[in-house]
Formats: sequence, C-alpha cells, structure tokens
Amino acid sequence: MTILHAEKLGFHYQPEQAIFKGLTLTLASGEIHTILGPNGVGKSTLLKCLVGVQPPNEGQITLDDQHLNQLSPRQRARKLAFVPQVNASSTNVSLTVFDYVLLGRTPYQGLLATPTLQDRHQCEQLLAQLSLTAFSQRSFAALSGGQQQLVMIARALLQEPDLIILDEPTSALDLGNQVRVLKLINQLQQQGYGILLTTHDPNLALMLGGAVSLFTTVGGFETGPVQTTLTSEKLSQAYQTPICVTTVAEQQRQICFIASDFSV
Ligand SMILES: Nc1ncnc2c1ncn2[C@@H]1O[C@H](COP(=O)(O)OP(=O)(O)OP(=O)(O)O)[C@@H](O)[C@H]1O
Repeated sequence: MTILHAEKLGFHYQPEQAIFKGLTLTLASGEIHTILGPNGVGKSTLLKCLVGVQPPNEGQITLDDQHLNQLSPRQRARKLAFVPQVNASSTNVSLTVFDYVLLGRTPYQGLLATPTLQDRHQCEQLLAQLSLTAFSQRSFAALSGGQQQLVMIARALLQEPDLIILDEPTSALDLGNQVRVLKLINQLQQQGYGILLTTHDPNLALMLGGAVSLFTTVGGFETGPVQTTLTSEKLSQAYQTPICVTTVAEQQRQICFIASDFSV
C-alpha cells in the first residue's frame, strides 16, 4: 500500500535558483528509501517539504492518498513521525527521557488531556524494547548525542505512524550504535513501516537496500534501486571525488570507499 507519494516536486528559496525540480518519489508500507547527496544539495529541504514544514513551490504530496496540506498537524502526526538530527537545540529540552518519549502520544490526546495509564504503559514497554529503561528518569538534555538519537526514535515509534522519516539517524552514533540503529530500521521495515532517511554515508544505503534518491552537485538527482543507482561512477560524479563500490565476498554485500590517493 502506498503511504507517501510526491509528484513532480519543485522547490526554491530564491526564484530562478531551484533546489530541486520534477522530483517524484513513492514509498509503500515495508519499503525503505534513502536520500543521499553532497552538502547543500537540498536533502533537508526535501524532508521539510515531505513532513509539511515547507510547502513545495511545485507539485503535490499525498500521505495515505490524502493531500498533505489538507491534513491537520494531528492527522499528519498519526501517519508520519519525524526524527530530526541531533543538534544543539536538543539540549534545550527540559524533560526526562520518559516524558520526552511520552510526547509521542500527543496526536492521540485531547487538547487539555493528560497521558492515560495505557499511554504510560506503552511508553514503558517501548523504552524496555529499545533498552532505554535505565535512562527513563534521566534528563533528555543531559544524554549524549547518540543516546538522544535513540530516544528520539523511541518517541517517533510511540506515535504509531505508518511512515518514519529520519534525518541522518546515525550521524551522532558510534559504530556499535550505528549497527544497532540500522538493525532497528531493518526490523521496523519488516514490521511494515515505511522508512525514509537521509544520510551522508552511501554504505548505510548499501546495507539497508531498497531505493535511493542520489542528488548531485549540479542540481540533478536520480531515483532507483540501491544496486543500480549507487555505482562507483554515479557516486564519484555526485560527490566529485573518486569512489569505488565493490563486493565483499565474506559479507556477501557491497561496500563503497574513497578511492583517492592519500599519499603526501
Ligand atoms: N531558509 C533558507 N533560506 C535560504 N536558503 C536556504 C535555507 N535553508 C537552506 N538553504 C539553502 O538551500 C540549499 C539546500 O540546503 P539543505 O539544508 O536542504 O541541504 P542539505 O543537502 O541538507 O545539506 P547538508 O548535507 O549540508 O545538511 C543550501 O544551499 C542552503 O544554503
């Protein structure tokens, strides 16, 4: 079932300076789509359009066959959860981890209602599932960037959305936690969530599989399956640096590495 469809999206901050144009993207339940590309090409801008923060200048976006701009924030939040990048503003949150994750139930509560026992129970279960129970009463702001990233994913899951959009979900994580988050994303996909994410690491997309949209420095983009889109040639062109994609036989999967000569 199609969850998200963006049709011929175009966006510019300044007239005559398109960030993207004619961008079409479809995501169904249980599918994963990774957005890749160099700094400043428009990945975060595209996410802002897809989550409804920044209306596109051209094209349309539907969520479960309903126009995004016709859904109230509450209706939208029941279908789509957004996990932002960890940044300095994350330290302004003055809530415990438990209360922060509990915010995920807001789209299901009345205007002045407080969380129900059921909400709190669900929150406890989710924290346990993600091995976050020990952090439950800690201040969210006092957690490390990687811990905050996991807690933000927990909040997104408590929203019970159909689609989870993550902006660079492994950017603040050490190698062990990167693998844990990748496995979690993989599980969520298998459970039927639609997953859309941005990353700077093509290896992450090669591991996750599914579809990618690869933006290039010259304002173009290509959407397609990971295997045919993330080739040495296309990645080298997109990042304007020699990149090699090769198969690691023992792992039976592809990896990419920078093929520049680093000798000085
Ligand atoms: N509010 C804004 N007003 C004007 N220009 C903006 C605004 N936000 C972003 N831009 C510009 O739009 C372009 C795309 O920015 P965006 O943040 O979407 O890129 P990105 O691909 O997410 O970059 P990065 O990988 O560095 O996070 C950049 O040139 C940026 O300077």
